[in-house]
Formats: sequence, C-alpha cells, structure tokens
Amino acid sequence: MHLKTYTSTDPFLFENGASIDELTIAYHTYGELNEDKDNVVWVCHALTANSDVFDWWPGLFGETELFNPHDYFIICANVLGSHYGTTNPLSLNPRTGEPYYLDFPQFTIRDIVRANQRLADHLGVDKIDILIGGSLGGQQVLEWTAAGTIRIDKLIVIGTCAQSSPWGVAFNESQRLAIEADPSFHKGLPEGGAQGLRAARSVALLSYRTYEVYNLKQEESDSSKTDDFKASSYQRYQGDKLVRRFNAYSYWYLTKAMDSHHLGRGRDSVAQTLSAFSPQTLVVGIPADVLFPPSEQEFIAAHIPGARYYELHSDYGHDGFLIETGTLTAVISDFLKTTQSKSGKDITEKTYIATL
Ligand SMILES: CC(=O)SCCNC(=O)CCNC(=O)[C@H](O)C(C)(C)COP(=O)(O)OP(=O)(O)OC[C@H]1O[C@@H](n2cnc3c(N)ncnc32)[C@H](O)[C@@H]1OP(=O)(O)O
Ligand SMILES: N[C@@H](CCO)C(=O)O
Repeated sequence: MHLKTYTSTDPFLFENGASIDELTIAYHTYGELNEDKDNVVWVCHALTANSDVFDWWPGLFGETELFNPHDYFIICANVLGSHYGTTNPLSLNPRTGEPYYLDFPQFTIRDIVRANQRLADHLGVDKIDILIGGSLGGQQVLEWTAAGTIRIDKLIVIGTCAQSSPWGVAFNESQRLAIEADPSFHKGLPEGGAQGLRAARSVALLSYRTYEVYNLKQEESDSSKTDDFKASSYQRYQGDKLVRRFNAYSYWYLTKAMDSHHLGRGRDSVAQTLSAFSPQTLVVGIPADVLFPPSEQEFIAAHIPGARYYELHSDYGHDGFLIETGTLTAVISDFLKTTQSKSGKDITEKTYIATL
C-alpha cells in the first residue's frame, strides 16, 4: 500500500510526435494478483487526485469496502504529467538537467493511457477485470478500451464524456487564462503560477458543484453583512488548498489533455468506436453535473452494446462521484451481480436502471 515507482528507460513517444527519454510512473497496488490473473481492478484518477485511491475514494475503496484488497488486486497509477510522482513538467529533463516546465510535450488522454499500459506490462497484468474512473478518469477508461491494447472485462464510467465538449474546453481555457495571467508562470520556477492556480481552482469549483450545494453550505445567517461572505472565503480557501498540494504546470497540461479527448480522432467516429466495445459496461450520470451533463453519459450508454445506465442524484453535481460512495457501492454491487450471472453471455439489450 505504499507509493511505488517504475521507471522505463525506453523513450516514450507522444501522440504529437515528441518524445522523452524515460518515463517514471508512480502507482499504488493493494492486494495480490491471483493465479488466474483475473482479479484486477484498475482505477483511473481524475484531474488532481493521485495513485492512493484508498485516500481519495474512501467509501468505495478500502480494507472493508466493495473494492478491497482481499477480493481484488487494485491498481491505481498517477497519470502522466501529474504532480504525484509520475513524470511531469517539474521533472528534470535529462537532456538539459533542468525541469521541463513549458517545454514538456503536450500530451493527450491517449498518451496517459499508453503510460498506463506500460505499467500494466511491467506488472504482468494482461487482463483487467474492472476498469473504473470518473471525469478525466472516465476519459482514460474509454480511451484505453478503444485502444484495445489489453483485455478488459468490465467498465465503470462516471461523469465523463466520449469527446470533450466546447463547454468543457471553455471552462478549462478560463482556468488556463487565470494561470497564464500570473507573471510567475512564465519565469520557470517550481512555484510559478501559484496565484493563477488559486484562481483556476475557484473557477473549476463552479463547474464541480451546484447552486443548491452553495446555498446549503455557504448560506449567510448575518443579514447585516455587506462583505466577507462565506462563499468568498470558501473559494479562496479551496484555491489555497490546491496550491498547497499541486502545481500550475501539471494543472495547465492536464486540462489541455482533457480538451484533447475525442474517441473518434483518427477512427471512424465516436459512435462507431463505442459500438465496437465488448466489455460489460455501467455508465453513471449525475443530473446536477454541469460539466459533464447526463446527456453525455446517455450517449455513451446508448452506443456501447448492452451498457447499463444509472442516474446518481447528488446536490454536489460533478464532484458527487467522489462523495456519494454509499450509493455508488450499491449501484456497482448490483451491476457486478448482474454481470457475474451473465458471465460469458453476449448482452445485447440496453438496460436502464432508473433507481435502486
Ligand atoms: C495529498 C492530498 O491532499 S490527496 C488529494 C485529495 N484530493 C483529491 O484526490 C481530489 C479529489 N477530491 C476532491 O476534489 C475533494 O476533496 C472532494 C470533492 C472529494 C471534497 O471536497 P472538499 O474540499 O474536501 O470538501 P468541501 O467542499 O466540503 O470543503 C470542505 C473544506 O472547506 C472548508 N470550508 C468550508 N466552508 C468554508 C468557508 N466558508 N470558508 C473557508 N473554508 C471553508 C472546510 O473547513 C473544509 O476544509 P478542509 O478541507 O481543510 O477540512
Ligand atoms: N474535484 C476532482 C474532480 C475533477 O473532475 C479533482 O480535483 O480531481
């Protein structure tokens, strides 16, 4: 359960043709790979999380949770370009001896997935029983399946999309504008862009949460107030909190990777790519998610043969996927029971689970 690293000294080629001489991947594993190698749960994390899934997805992953190390071999890799141990813009470029900063190659979700595949090869994993992720994690799940480089039996995708929307790109661009407006971002220092990152997190939160949850959590009781509102202090606090644990360069690049997500790029179409998927699939949409609205999940579910779709009601909106772990446990358990009973059979009927 400790952070591990794997360094591959084979050059890593990016989708855009750039390369780096070596790639380090930070990862966590929990449990053991069984003899049949058929107990792998691979978790793909979202924008600012890390490889310690027991830490950031408690309630769903843990010693006694649905995904536990006694029943499964759980793997989570810190994504390419992220701050938590995998090669990223603050890593030293062996060609210059200096951090890459903005010389880091622009990478895509496909590059992230190819880094995951490199780790799978290193770990001797040639079959994933359950591949799960939300948001940027869900983008990886879909892209890894489309890549077809490893056998995957079941997919669980939550609050994500098959192709980045103009709305999603606009949110990300607004956050990058905030980072770029911070002069320190351009000075080549590890803490460069910190104030911009603070503002970017404040913008991002507006896409992760809802009007309802702000009313619930940040309501003012003092009617005489004309300044210093709770909601203001909350935005500032959340910005500071991210700055303490993340860097502006990784954030800038990762939002660009999200923008690049398009399952149909270089393939027939998004719809056709999804319709060729063979894993049994559960898609979860959150009606209050303004960033990845349910229509995007319905599209995914409608095109993957036999996919099941569940609507998770959460006032938290997009971040509900990290918070509503009780409901997710129930929905996923139900999905797993159904898939076990249908093991080996071809599911052609799309089933909508309206409620549990
Ligand atoms: C190394 C690490 O930290 S691991 C990384 C952890 N994060 C991740 O992996 C990314 C995924 N996780 C997340 O995005 C988030 O943690 C979530 C969505 C799961 C939950 O969000 P949170 O920010 O924890 O919850 P919430 O929105 O309720 O905010 C609570 C925090 O805001 C503070 N807060 C609430 N209202 C206010 C206010 N009006 N003014 C100032 N602070 C406030 C609370 O005191 C609390 O502070 P704390 O986090 O220091 O305890
Ligand atoms: N709030 C989460 C999810 C974003 O999709 C994060 O910071 O990673």
